[in-house]
Amino acid sequence: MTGGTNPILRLESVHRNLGGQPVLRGIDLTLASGEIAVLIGGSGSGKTTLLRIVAGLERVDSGRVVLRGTDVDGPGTRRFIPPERRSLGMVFQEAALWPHLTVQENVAIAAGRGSEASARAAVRLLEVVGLGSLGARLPDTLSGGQKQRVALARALATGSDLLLLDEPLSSLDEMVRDRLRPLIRDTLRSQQRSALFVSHDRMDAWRLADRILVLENGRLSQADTPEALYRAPATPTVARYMGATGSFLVRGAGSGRVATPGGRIVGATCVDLASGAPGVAMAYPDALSFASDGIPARRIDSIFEAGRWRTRWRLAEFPGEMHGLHDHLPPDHALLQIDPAKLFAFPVATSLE
Ligand SMILES: Nc1ncnc2c1ncn2[C@@H]1O[C@H](COP(=O)(O)OP(=O)(O)OP(=O)(O)O)[C@@H](O)[C@H]1O
Repeated sequence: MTGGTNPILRLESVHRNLGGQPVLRGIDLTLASGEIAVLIGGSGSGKTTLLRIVAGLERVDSGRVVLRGTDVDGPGTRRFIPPERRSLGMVFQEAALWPHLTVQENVAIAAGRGSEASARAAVRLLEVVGLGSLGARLPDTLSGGQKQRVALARALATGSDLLLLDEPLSSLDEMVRDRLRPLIRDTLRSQQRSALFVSHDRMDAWRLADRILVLENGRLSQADTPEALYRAPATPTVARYMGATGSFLVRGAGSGRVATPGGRIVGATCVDLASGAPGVAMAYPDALSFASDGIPARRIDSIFEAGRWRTRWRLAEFPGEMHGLHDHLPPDHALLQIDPAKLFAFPVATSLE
């Protein structure tokens, strides 16, 4: 998964207040050399602030930032290395291109490797981002999404071993995003470069990340491989990012079981939910299957999505609804069972972002 043993980036206990409010509340994070991490979290959870701190565009109030083994920020270390001396490739939400330079020059200048080599690198990277034919244009003549792709090509052109990418695909349509994700991943991996990629879009996490970092209210609630997060989400927000739906109240019933509002005991993956304690449960759509002793349910809607039927069910014993995924359209009424490995129950005190 990762290319080296030495971390390229380490954050220790980073705190940051903005406008009198805590925005980052004790971030500990290590990024391995060659690792692609995707930072996801709701609006206002602190993602951009975290990226700006790594970039040096924002200072920490306490804690420490260590880049390539060198302290770059932290009151205890009395050291601050400014952004221009951190050798990072960056894309921030506003593309900020040089208006008087052509698209190709904007990318070539970032490559900074002598005019011919830089121009060749720029042409190749503009091809990667699908803008091979726009090299001679000025930024003002581009759409928002095209500007964003130039900014991405420019970050890749820097040759930096660490890229900071804040929503670099957000202005692009879904088809372009789909096409770019594997190209970005291939480009980074072929050169063993690390990236910290901020996104709202869980497809970015699935398709780009070696490791997903979930930020909730200024804290990292979980940081692990996509598979680890999927199999054992630590919070309802993580479960939701991984694709869990529904959310209904249950009670812990001991040893991996919960009691439904209707009193039925079903198996579940209980995350810190004590027996008898109130909890909220949610499930992945493929948790649902049919069984003769299942819970009576009525199908209230279905859509055909990417080769499978995505269904919505009202279960007799559950308020709210559950979602299913099936190869064939199921009947209107069915008896459903829920795979305990894909039904998660969390204490109700756990915040739902
Ligand atoms: N300069 C500032 N002064 C005061 N509050 C700020 C400032 N910058 C950011 N904040 C607040 O800090 C919180 C985190 O902001 P940040 O931009 O890091 O969130 P985010 O997770 O990137 O959000 P989004 O996904 O909406 O871009 C927000 O509540 C924001 O309003």
